[in-house]
Amino acid sequence: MAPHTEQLTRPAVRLRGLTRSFGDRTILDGIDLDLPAGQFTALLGHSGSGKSTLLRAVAGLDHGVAGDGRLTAPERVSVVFQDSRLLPWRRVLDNVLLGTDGKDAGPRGRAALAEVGLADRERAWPGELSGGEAQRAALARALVREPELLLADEPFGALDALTRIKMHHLLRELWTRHRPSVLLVTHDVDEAIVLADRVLVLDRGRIGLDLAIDRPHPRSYREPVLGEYRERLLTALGVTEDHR
Ligand SMILES: Nc1ncnc2c1ncn2[C@@H]1O[C@H](COP(=O)(O)OP(=O)(O)OP(=O)(O)O)[C@@H](O)[C@H]1O
Repeated sequence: MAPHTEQLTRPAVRLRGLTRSFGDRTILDGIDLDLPAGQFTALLGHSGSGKSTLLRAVAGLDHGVAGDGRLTAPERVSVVFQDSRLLPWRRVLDNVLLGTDGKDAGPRGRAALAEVGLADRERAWPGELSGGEAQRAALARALVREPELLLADEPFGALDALTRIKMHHLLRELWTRHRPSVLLVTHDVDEAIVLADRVLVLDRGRIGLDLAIDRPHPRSYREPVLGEYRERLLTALGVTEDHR
């Protein structure tokens, strides 16, 4: 794989004038956005601001994107949701391999499971996994396709705090190894700051703030310097001192 700096020179995702309305409500209002290849970006916004709508559009899952919106995205895109969406009647490895083919699919699936710490669970049924394990399996299923773009919609939203922190480390580790472009939708300002190198705030259908988090990894929630980024993001989200 090319070095990170080279990858950053070509955009993986390009949106121009992306507009999406439901009835007379305009949710995305002419969004212009480039996501460079290999960049880890988080998308914040109030509930109902349109984060999932934007992610679905980028994933090519929304055929109702209207207006003069132009959208370029890579061919190999994987999506991870808040629930693992594993098929309950297939074992974990079969879930990971779903839709993949080729002689080396099995070994690649096993390697992906090993990467997420589930090497010994390949024959388990999804119903036998904990919430965190199910999300690990979902990450393995996403990774086995070697996506150029990984879209993640609140992937840790349903997990307890401790599991979530472990998953943050895992996701960042996987990103370092595979270097897909990542667009992570989250409600959690701290999650965005700890994981992403760029944080976007969606506000009234537009990108209200586009903030580079120029700090080395791994990052800790407790780093005082991250507090400045937190303040800026909370202000952009309209969370003032009175609300804290
Ligand atoms: N298929 C649909 N039909 C009608 N309205 C929709 C549809 N999908 C989304 N919306 C509306 O668009 C708005 C944005 O929804 P979206 O799910 O993108 O928000 P969000 O920022 O991801 O919210 P949350 O953080 O609560 O998940 C909401 O008001 C929602 O009701």
